Amino acid sequence: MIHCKFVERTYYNPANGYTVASYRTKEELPREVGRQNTESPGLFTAYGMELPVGENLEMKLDGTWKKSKYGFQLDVSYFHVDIPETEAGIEAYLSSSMIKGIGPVTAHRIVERFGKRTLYVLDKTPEKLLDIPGISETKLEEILNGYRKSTALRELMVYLAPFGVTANKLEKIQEHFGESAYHIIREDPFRLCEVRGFGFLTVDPIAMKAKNFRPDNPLRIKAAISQVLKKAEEEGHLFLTSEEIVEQARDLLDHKKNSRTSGISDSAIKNAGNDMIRKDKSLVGNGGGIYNRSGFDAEVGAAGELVRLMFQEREKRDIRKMLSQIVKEEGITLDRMQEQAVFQAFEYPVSIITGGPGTGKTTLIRIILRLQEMLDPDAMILLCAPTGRARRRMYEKTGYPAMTIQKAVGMTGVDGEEAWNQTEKLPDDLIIADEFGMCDMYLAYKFFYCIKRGATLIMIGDQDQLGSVGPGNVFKEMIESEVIPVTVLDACFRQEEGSTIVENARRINQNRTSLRYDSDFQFRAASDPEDAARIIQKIYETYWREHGKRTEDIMVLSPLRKDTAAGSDALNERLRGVVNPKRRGRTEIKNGKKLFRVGDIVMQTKNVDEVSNGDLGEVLGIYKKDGKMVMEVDFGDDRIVRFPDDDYWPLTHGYAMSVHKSQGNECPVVIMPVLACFWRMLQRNILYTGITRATKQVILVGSKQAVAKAIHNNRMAKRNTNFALRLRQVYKSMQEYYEKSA
Ligand SMILES: Nc1ncnc2c1ncn2[C@@H]1O[C@H](COP(=O)(O)OP(=O)(O)OP(=O)(O)O)[C@@H](O)[C@H]1O
Repeated sequence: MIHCKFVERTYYNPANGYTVASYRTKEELPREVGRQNTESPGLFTAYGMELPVGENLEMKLDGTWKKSKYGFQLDVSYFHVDIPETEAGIEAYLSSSMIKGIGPVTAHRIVERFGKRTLYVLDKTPEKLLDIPGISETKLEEILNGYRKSTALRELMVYLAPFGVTANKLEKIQEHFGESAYHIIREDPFRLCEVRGFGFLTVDPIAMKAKNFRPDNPLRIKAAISQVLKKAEEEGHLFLTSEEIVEQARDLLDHKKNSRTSGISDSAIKNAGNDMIRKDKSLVGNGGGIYNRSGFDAEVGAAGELVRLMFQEREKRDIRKMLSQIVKEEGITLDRMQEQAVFQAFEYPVSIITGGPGTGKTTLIRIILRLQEMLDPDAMILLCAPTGRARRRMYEKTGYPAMTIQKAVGMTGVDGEEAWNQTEKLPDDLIIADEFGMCDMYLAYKFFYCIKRGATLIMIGDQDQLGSVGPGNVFKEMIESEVIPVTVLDACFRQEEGSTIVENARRINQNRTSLRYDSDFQFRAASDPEDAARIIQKIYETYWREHGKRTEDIMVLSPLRKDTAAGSDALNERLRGVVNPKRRGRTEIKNGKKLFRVGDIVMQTKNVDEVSNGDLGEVLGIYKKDGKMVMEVDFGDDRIVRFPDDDYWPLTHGYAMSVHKSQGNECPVVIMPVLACFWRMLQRNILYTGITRATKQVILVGSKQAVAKAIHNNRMAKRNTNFALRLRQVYKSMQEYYEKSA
């Protein structure tokens, strides 16, 4: 440990906090180090993560001397900043990089007034700072915020920086756990797994080193179990069987495949799991499956809330006359199913309408809205959808304001870490939720919870499309439960351009492989992924050049993302080369492994505030702002987002995307590779979802055998969920309760 004073910072990388700085010590340095600098004795160079810098700052540094082309330098593994005792020291400390929010002028004023008692005043009687001219209440709050945050962050930094945890991540950890982050992490470093960006594999080496854990430490096993369930949720499941958990946790715990970690017994994993169920109550065992507590609460809660809404007395209203007047004005005649959907919507508090493209879902929304306004002009109406894109489409098609379900229920923040601010029920009397197939279990629970008694809920979607990205299978299970009135719209009314797409979508759903091919629905043969990629590039390039170079009119959708030339990652590279090639003057920036360029079309991959997972944008600029590089992306509708260089960007390129990501999007032209080598991904609902994104033209590239194989394969990846069963159970017990009390 060397006691030293800061001299000068020579390098700092804001992206990871890497610092190189020189320090001076009065202690004796190792001979070979001292010999390097005979002119200025005691001076040496150190490097490490977020090393403390600030004039006159004194500290202790620990590490190992390493030789480089610059001579011997200290590779710092631990540092501790001395709490200064002199006035100059305190002033230096307050205005240093350690404390954010206090500049040199303010630091000087504070120390001038309180002298050596400054830190005591800041800790105990900070209101005294208000006596200093220029420090208002707001300024005081800002100073204290910076001071307290920095004090807490410093402890965390000292503990985690040696493990290479960057400044940016430290701030995220503190944001997640608050001011006691350090104490929480010191107690159980595996709790880092709760923070976004920290998986078990990242945390495991930190925890093992920091606490010298044995491989079979229960905290370690529990962290592995949590990770297994977290991954299952990412794949759409709400629970796993205990056998699945044991097997997957065993693999994870032995990720290094060495003898030290390989001997963890199944019974040790089961014991830790039982402890999580019985003592920690973080897991729930139910119906043969093991859930995360939050997933279980969502499934059970959503069933209870939905049934609560269903059991409400309805005043019988005769809407026949009004309906015939409205359809007359609209100039159409509703078919039997459409009529049934409207009657159900006004007869039952909760109902579902499902249908493919062109079956009249939007038409029905418009009719229901008009009817409601006729019945009760003062009624409050909410139109909503689970993604920003679906919300915008709903608004464009009905002319009625619509919002995301997340916003309506007061969920704010980033995907997976939202805060839920809404405690009151929504004031709305009629709620129509579109694209409900994309709603996951967590969102559905919050949504149902927020609907007041007496309100009418109509959920609309297409049950043949892929399900939600998040866990659960909400829409399909509600239909399967057979306790909610459902109307299946089966007639297509779209006669205009693109109607072959609708017809073929129907045939696909009916397991018919004889698709109709014409100019709206084309097929190009390709022998392998490389060949398909070349053909796709050619079609894309020709269309793009001939139609005003508008990328928004054409979308390439692949069932796969990686590992093939016809996956969306490789196609993105190829197509970007056509639309926005490397050019002088086009600034570029790398984030993670991805290279972005001004003019690129990018896709957001997480829900963040107003920008939704799957939204497309264009890179407007890459420039320096407040000392940091930023990339500016225009997502349309005045949504311009700046991505700072030192953060991880939830972005990929947006020329091609996976069919899963394309849900809720719509585009005039869709090109889709369908090849035999896609194997497992040749699924009916993937093909169906992909082609129904197109409004004018579909071009399939690949082999007709592969298309037929996809049509015949109706085995959707099964999701472990029990929502339908719970709905039936809660419904039955409510029914019995009402019958008894009648
Ligand atoms: N009963 C009907 N008689 C005649 N035309 C109809 C009828 N119902 C709907 N249409 C027309 O069919 C077309 C498709 O209807 P609509 O847009 O409502 O379907 P959709 O299910 O919302 O389609 P998508 O999901 O593709 O947006 C529209 O032009 C609409 O006016």
